[in-house]
Amino acid sequence: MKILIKNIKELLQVREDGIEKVSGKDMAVLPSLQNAFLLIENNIIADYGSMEKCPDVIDANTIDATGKTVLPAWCDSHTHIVYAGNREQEFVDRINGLSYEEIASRGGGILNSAKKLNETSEEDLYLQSRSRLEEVMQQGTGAVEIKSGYGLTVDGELKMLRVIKRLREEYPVAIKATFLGAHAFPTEYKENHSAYIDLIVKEMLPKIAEEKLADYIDAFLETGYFSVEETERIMEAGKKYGLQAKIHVNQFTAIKGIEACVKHDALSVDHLEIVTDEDIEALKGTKTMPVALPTCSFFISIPYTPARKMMEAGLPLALATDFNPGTTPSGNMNLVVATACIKMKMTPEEAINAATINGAYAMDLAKTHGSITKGKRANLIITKPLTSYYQLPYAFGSNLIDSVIIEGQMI
Ligand SMILES: N=CN[C@@H](CCC(=O)O)C(=O)O
Ligand SMILES: [Zn+2]
Repeated sequence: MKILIKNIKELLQVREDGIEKVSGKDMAVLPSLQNAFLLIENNIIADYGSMEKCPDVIDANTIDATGKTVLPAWCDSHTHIVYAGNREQEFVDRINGLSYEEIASRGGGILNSAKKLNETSEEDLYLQSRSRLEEVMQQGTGAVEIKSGYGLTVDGELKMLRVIKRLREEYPVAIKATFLGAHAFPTEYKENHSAYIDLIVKEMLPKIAEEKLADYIDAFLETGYFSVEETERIMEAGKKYGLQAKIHVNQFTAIKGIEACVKHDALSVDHLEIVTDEDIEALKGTKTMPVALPTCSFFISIPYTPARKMMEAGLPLALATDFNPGTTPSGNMNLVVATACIKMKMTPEEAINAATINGAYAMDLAKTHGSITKGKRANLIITKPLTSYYQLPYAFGSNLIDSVIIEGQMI
């Protein structure tokens, strides 16, 4: 099947093969082509260029993109899309003055979601999660990482990961699965952390590895959750099963967690609302991608990742949604890009780089996703007619997407 998109006003994020991420000053550069065409063959970007060189392809389905912008579909490298129910009551409790930590210490938060999830059948969990995945695909997401972490029991974690596997099999969007058994300590292990970590390492991990249910391992490295030493044990155990680390860290406090993640070759460190100079030093010259989650900061009113400071230090940065029932009940990457521009003072170029090529890197998908490159998957957003791509973050409340193509399929 061939699709020829013609008369594209601007084709964004056009890159030669081999670029796996952009860092520091390079994040300000978003290569583009004006008045362009793009040809899709067998779900792959087969060709693109300026309209003067547009080939005649008689057997192609042709799309006229006059006035429209085309860019790679968003790469959302951090989500918890698979969950049961909602936490609307906690939302109202926060409006009435309780903090995220206070709610969690009363048995709400992650443990509230874990209770709901363990009471929900696998089929129901699949149906609830599927509608969220369909929604984010409509919003332009073409690759997504999904975590477990609301089971916190052997059965619950396996149930979540099997749902992720089924979503991967049934939808064209690229999905990476992350095992997050170390999301919180269940109440019965509150005073016996090592017993819960034993359960993760000795029971959950071998079963997950046997069924090949996860690509990565995660932990919530945070004061009151998993300590640096506990997270190191989790990362080491994951490594034995070939699971690289992607870690929740520095959401509320900086406790030298980033340094430990880098030491253990983490693919990404995510959240980073609180970042010290030492954390920035620890990340310099490493392969670990820092990932910011601005709509989480927005929703629970916590600081935003200091993006400018990090980019000025030469670091790369990726943007993701953190779609979850507690801190970010939204998987809208368009809103993430807008929030990064408005609140983190990232330029549109920086934010789009962070939400495409760098997001792909944070899921090990940069060879196939995240840019307009010949041979990459045909995952594209076609916008409505735009004055310029600045309109994407500027008109933050508007739906500016005309259509989404994932793996060559119109969504
Ligand atoms: N911070 C840890 N985990 C999730 C939120 C978990 C929850 O509150 O359900 C996050 O990334 O924000
Ligand atoms: Zn998260």
